Amino acid sequence: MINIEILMQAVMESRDGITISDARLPDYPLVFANPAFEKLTGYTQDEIINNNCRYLQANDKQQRDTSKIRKAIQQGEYCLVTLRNYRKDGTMFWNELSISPVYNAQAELTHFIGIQKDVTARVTLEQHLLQERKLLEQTKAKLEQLIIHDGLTGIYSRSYFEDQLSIFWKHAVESQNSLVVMFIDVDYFKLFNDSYGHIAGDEALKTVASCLHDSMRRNNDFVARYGGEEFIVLAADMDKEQAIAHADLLCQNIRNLNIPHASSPHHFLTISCGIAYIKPNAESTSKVFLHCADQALYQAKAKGRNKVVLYKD
Ligand SMILES: Nc1nc2c(ncn2[C@@H]2O[C@H](COP(=O)(O)OP(=O)(O)OP(=O)(O)O)[C@@H](O)[C@H]2O)c(=O)[nH]1
Repeated sequence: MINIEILMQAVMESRDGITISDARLPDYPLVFANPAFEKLTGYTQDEIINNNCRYLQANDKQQRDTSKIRKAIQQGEYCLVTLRNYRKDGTMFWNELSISPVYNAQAELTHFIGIQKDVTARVTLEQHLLQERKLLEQTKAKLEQLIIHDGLTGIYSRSYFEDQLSIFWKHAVESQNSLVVMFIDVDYFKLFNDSYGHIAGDEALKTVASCLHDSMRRNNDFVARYGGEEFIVLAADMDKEQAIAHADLLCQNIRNLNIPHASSPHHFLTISCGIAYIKPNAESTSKVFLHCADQALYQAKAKGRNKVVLYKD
């Protein structure tokens, strides 16, 4: 059995604060505190003994862990909590406090032993890391938003379109279904910018984008901003006639926005649309497919704009 003096020395020389409170007296006053506790809190023995330890919380009594202590004390159980405590000079420190009940031979609760550690450095670091993590998550969400959505118009971005195209393509090859892509370009947009200014040009692009977006009729069809004043529609399981009808509707809807364009022979803002239709197989490539839609768009422009052309081999 260990010498009682060694035990006493261990308590007196411990770097952690050690306190004993009497569980048989009202409000569990402290009956012992070691020198490390005095050093940690700045209070002297006279100020500590016969008081309940809660004065260390000063006016900061509503803390996450205080109910945990109350419950453990009421039930005579062990608990480990981290509290904001205040030294005599008012400075705050994070106190990691363990409370252990002591029972006598008659199984009566007689005392509580409290062991206190200043964990301010650790808690501050944890809070800092948490803050950094929140910031990282916010930045990640913003980046994802930027990758998926076009910054100016808010509709899907080109990179999202490209990701979706490879998914749609793979699925179409496997299920032997068709794919339709439509390249859409705003007509005489350079002249529009020249006439009304770049800011009005940006506003017009936003209006066109949201009109195209709202004109998508089926769940899986979508439109993305391909770049500049160019948009792209991707649709699966659509036949050629449906594709032409849908592209005509898009042209009509944009024309019906009635955005004045004095330098255009159509007098209002219009779009041209080139369509490519494919039932992809192992030999075909999405690059050629997009090129076909681009060729069809070129023809629509050559035919006078505000037109739809379906690519024919
Ligand atoms: N305001 C604005 N203009 C843009 C943006 N992106 C591209 N443009 C402009 O769009 C115009 C496209 O001009 P062009 O490629 O010559 O084509 P266009 O004048 O529309 O003529 P067609 O396509 O042949 O009918 C350029 O003047 C670009 O500066 C944008 O984000 N905002």
